Amino acid sequence: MKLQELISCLPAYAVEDDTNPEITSLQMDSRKVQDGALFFCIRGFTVDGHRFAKQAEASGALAVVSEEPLDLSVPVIVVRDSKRAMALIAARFYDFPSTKMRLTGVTGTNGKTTVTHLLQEIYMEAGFPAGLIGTMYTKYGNEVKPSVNTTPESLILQEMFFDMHDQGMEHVVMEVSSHALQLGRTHGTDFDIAVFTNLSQDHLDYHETMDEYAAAKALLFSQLGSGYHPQKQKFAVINGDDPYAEKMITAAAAPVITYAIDSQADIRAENVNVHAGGSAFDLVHYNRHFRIELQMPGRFSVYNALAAAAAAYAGGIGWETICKVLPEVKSVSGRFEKIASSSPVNVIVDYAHTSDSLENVLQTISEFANGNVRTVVGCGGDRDKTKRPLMASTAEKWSDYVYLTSDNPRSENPRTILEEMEQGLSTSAYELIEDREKAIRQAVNDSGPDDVILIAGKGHETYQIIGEQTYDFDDRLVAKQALEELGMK
Ligand SMILES: CC(=O)N[C@H]1[C@@H](OP(=O)(O)OP(=O)(O)OC[C@H]2O[C@@H](n3ccc(=O)[nH]c3=O)[C@H](O)[C@@H]2O)O[C@H](CO)[C@@H](O)[C@@H]1O[C@H](C)C(=O)N[C@@H](C)C(=O)N[C@H](CCC(=O)O)C(=O)O
Ligand SMILES: Nc1ncnc2c1ncn2[C@@H]1O[C@H](COP(=O)(O)OP(=O)(O)OP(=O)(O)O)[C@@H](O)[C@H]1O
Repeated sequence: MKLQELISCLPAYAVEDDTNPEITSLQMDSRKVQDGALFFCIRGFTVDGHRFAKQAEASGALAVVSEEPLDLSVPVIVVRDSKRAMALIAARFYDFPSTKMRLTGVTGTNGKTTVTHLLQEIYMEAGFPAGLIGTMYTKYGNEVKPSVNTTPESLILQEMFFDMHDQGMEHVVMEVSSHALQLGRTHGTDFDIAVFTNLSQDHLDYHETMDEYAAAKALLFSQLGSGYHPQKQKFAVINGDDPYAEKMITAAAAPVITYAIDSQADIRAENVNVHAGGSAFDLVHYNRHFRIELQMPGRFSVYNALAAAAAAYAGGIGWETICKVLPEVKSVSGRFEKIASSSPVNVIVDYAHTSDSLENVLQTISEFANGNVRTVVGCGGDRDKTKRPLMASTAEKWSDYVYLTSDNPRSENPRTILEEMEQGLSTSAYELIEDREKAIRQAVNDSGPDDVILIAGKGHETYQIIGEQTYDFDDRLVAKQALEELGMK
């Protein structure tokens, strides 16, 4: 596509050189530039991409998008915000692929992965090819691609949309992180349905205050008004029980459908019953009642099922299909995943890495545990430090014994993270074991037959980041091996 045509989608820009090269690729990394590329200078968290403009030109870039004038012999398009410009240009380059499918964005602190998986299943059952983009992977047709980010950078995102449309996807469900919204990764993306699950403390290293965090989430709902196809029917689907619901409703540039357990809402769960094997509820929509038996335990699972049901309903799916699929779905990998073993000790691996999600999971466990509850938990390095004592105190509140251990310490000293977590503890029923494998083994060895061990934080992850190195590590494999050894004793 010709450069001038490509940049005509930008609301404002300045360019002195009016040559009009044919652009054949888009690139934000100078190391990957090929002949014919348009290169974007992005001010990153670690380096300023403007430093690499000359290198990009030398590698064959035919034009550069920049936030400042640059001394190059190819056209330099100066914009106020390169990331947002990149997102719009990427959407234009791929011919606005998100407008050609029905796109649902799910945001909130917890539940995004679970809700998107439920929704994908519902759409597929209803006969619509559906793609999924999220923390675990991007999955559509026969493709499964690993994720670097929960919500990919715009260049990757728009290319994915293009490929999904090309492969016949009619629906896409995607997790939308507050980082992505704030950084403009989803700029130029045409959402049809925006879903809000909940908001609790997380990512305050990045957003600084809860209000800023909520404002970032609210961008998804205001973005409903910026579609390119005004005739498309759009909806905001909002958890009416969440204290931040009103903020999302106010931001919503589309009709709102609410769901709730405790408050009045368009779609409600009544007669909720949580048990060890799952949870059950009556899904109520006006005068229609459907009894749903989920295989996923906990009240939080009922919220996730309601979110998926309300979003699918907004997407035009009938209640019969929705109510058929919800009971069929087993828990998503690494979410309340029970480790199968011949040992009588129960071990559950869960991705809970916020104090709210940890509370929900432990509360659910406490409802059916007959013996002691032991929790193995850590907190990530180079991430929100304020949640460290909170995570520990939540673990302590619901457990008989706590093992504080490493969870991707990254550049930080693992011991220091554990000591900061320790500040949140008031009893002595805990120990600090930096080595995560040793902590899991210790918990298994300490347990009696009716005890339940929760290994929290990493869920589906199969790595541990220590310093600059990423090591293979899977809570589930370590737990299984420890349980098997225990069974043999
Ligand atoms: C902190 C953060 O958000 N970092 C993201 C960011 O990387 P960065 O800013 O560090 O990039 P950088 O290394 O400074 O580089 C700046 C620019 O220079 C370019 N460059 C760099 C070197 C070079 O030789 N040549 C060159 O051109 C780079 O390609 C880039 O364009 O831009 C990258 C590309 O988009 C992201 O992958 C990366 O996400 C990292 C992996 C990350 O961990 N992000 C987290 C905070 C995040 O976004 N998380 C949310 C989910 C949160 C949740 O709900 O759990 C998410 O959506 O993933
Ligand atoms: N609706 C919910 N409310 C509170 N906690 C939840 C909810 N759903 C899931 N959880 C808890 O949060 C954990 C993460 O769930 P899930 O992966 O679905 O959320 P997520 O929003 O995708 O998280 P992330 O943004 O970190 O990828 C689960 O393992 C569970 O402990």
